[in-house]
Amino acid sequence: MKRKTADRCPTPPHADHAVRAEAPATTEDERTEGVLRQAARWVMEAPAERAPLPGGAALYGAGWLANYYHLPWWGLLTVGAAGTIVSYAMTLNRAGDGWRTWGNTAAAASAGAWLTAADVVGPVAGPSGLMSWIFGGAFGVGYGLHWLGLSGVGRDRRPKRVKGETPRIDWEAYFDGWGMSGARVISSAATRLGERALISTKGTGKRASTFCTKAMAERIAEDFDTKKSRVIIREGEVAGQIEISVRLRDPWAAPILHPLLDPEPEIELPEVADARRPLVVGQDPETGKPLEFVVWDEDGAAHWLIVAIKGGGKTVLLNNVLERLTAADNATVWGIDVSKAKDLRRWRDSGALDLAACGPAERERAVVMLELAAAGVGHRAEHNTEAVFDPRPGHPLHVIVVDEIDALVAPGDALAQRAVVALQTITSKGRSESVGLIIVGQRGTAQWMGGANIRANLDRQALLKLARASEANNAVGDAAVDLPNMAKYGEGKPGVVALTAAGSLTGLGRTFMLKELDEVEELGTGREPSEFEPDLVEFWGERYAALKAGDLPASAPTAEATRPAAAGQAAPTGGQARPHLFLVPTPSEEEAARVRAHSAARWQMFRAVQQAVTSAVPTDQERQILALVRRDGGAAMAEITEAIGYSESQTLRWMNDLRELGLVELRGKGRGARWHAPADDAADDDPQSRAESLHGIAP
Ligand SMILES: Nc1ncnc2c1ncn2[C@@H]1O[C@H](COP(=O)(O)OP(=O)(O)OP(=O)(O)O)[C@@H](O)[C@H]1O
Repeated sequence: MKRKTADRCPTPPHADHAVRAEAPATTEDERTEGVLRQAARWVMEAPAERAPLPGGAALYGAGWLANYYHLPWWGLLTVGAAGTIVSYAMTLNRAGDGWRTWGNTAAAASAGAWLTAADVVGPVAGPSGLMSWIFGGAFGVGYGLHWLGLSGVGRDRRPKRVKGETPRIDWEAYFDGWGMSGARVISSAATRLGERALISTKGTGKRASTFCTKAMAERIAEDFDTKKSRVIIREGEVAGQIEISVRLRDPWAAPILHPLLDPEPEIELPEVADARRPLVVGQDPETGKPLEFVVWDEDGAAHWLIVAIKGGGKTVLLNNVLERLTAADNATVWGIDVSKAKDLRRWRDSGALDLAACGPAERERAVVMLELAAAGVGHRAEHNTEAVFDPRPGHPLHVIVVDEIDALVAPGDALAQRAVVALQTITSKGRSESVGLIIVGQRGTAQWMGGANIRANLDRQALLKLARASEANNAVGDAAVDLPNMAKYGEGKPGVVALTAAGSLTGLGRTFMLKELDEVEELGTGREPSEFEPDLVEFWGERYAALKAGDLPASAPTAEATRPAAAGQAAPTGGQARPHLFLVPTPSEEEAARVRAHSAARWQMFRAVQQAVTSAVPTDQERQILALVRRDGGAAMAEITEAIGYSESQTLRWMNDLRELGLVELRGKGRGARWHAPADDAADDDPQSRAESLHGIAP
């Protein structure tokens, strides 16, 4: 048994004072206090409904007191009138013109009338205390009307089925409970999963944005007995409006079959796609709208980043994109996945891709492909007379897809560096030349995809299931607005995706289910990539031909192998002499003729690559700048400007170009800032040899 404090008393016997210690008087107090507290809690649970009851009792008592103390009647009348006016103004402001305002005003006026009358004639004046009966009756009627208004009798609060399957929600009946008294429904419509309403919040006296909170979504979800994530509140396009969408059915219950595998597809996909139009890769289960993945628009090719945690549905999204791209007659796809590449191998085997590099063994091939694509950007830039390269059959949008990007760049070795340089060129210059890129990874950090320069130029992002909401910011940047929390939005289901462009949401939905490898191969079979334009094929020459033939054209694994000084010897690669396409040691007659025949094209390619790699800085100025920044202590902007003799703005543009290439860096802030060579500068100050070592070509 638990010991009482009194039991520990030093002065026995304890029996007496132990009993006294639990004085029954306090129990009585406690009980009263408990009752009062309970009553208060009961009122506070539903104040709008219950507070008028103790209020009515207090008002009745106040009538007695007024009479007892003979308060001046004119004083009470004045207070009553003022209270009525204030009450009218306040509720009009909060709830607008309606039953609430007139009800409150009538209640305030009646209260004033009762107090004055009770004061003058007494609260029980008239036969059988008529005054009190009048008070009771009026209060009963008033409270009854108030209660009816609150509970929305005559309006159905639950979604009711109007015709067929369409649920209808009486939104306005909920507004008081949601703290939105005075709001008004502008329009509402049934969705495939529930209902959506556009609401004007102007009458609430609060800003629309204050309603777009998690707490609000939770409150609404409570009323519909649904998950928080199925209530979406967004600010409307116009200030003072919000859009609330409630999903009453599970949006992710069933996967959406791929239309080409579904005998009765809801969305029809054209047999021959047009890469200039958005590609349909899924559907929004709520609206039924197709989920559109843009690979090209009037500005040129898109550069995508697809991010999701493992098992988030990246490969399935990519399969959808590849399915549409390979169905297009104006697009040509190169696929790279130097990890397991299970799906990509099937696409390759189907013959629908122009080139592919699958698995870790083909990492070098992948890099050569990227370098060729980067060189192609330069070639198109030089020869394309249109402002934006317009894709058509035989003159295609060139899309390079890199799944598992980190497997390509994370090792940080020479191959990774070459890949990064090529990716930088493609992302920074490929857009208007219609050379697109789709990078797929598990994270959206710059590190994950080979550097901030690449990430900064990826203009579109697809976010699937993420580990944390903040991961979206890594991919999209801090500018991200109105994105759903992709860690929660899909309720843990794979394939749920948010598509963004320039930080805003452009599509939300679920990808079509396309994961069976046999189905992938079957879809790809019989599809042929569009041919590239002949001048590009000629420009790429042997390297492209070798890649097409499945050979790995020798690239430039070491700088010596490509330096003119080394041109007399075979280039050793991996301990094994491999014929070098451009630096053939002792060429046979036939080979020499072939090399000569292509020398013009190689020169062109070299120039294009050099341009792509060095950006716009002229060689002489670049050498001067690099010499300056390599001095101890670097160089201030003014010194550089003066040394090269160009305007400050031109110099600054060039410095930024060089910084993007990792050749210079700015240390310090403001006036004290100085340009330096990067800490791990490889002293490769010659743009020409840099291009050679990066691209394995020499004039
Ligand atoms: N749209 C979808 N509808 C239904 N289920 C899907 C959808 N997309 C993906 N899934 C399911 O999720 C699984 C994982 O998808 P997927 O292989 O595309 O993920 P991933 O992100 O590529 O994973 P990993 O990083 O492991 O390669 C699929 O096998 C499939 O069962």
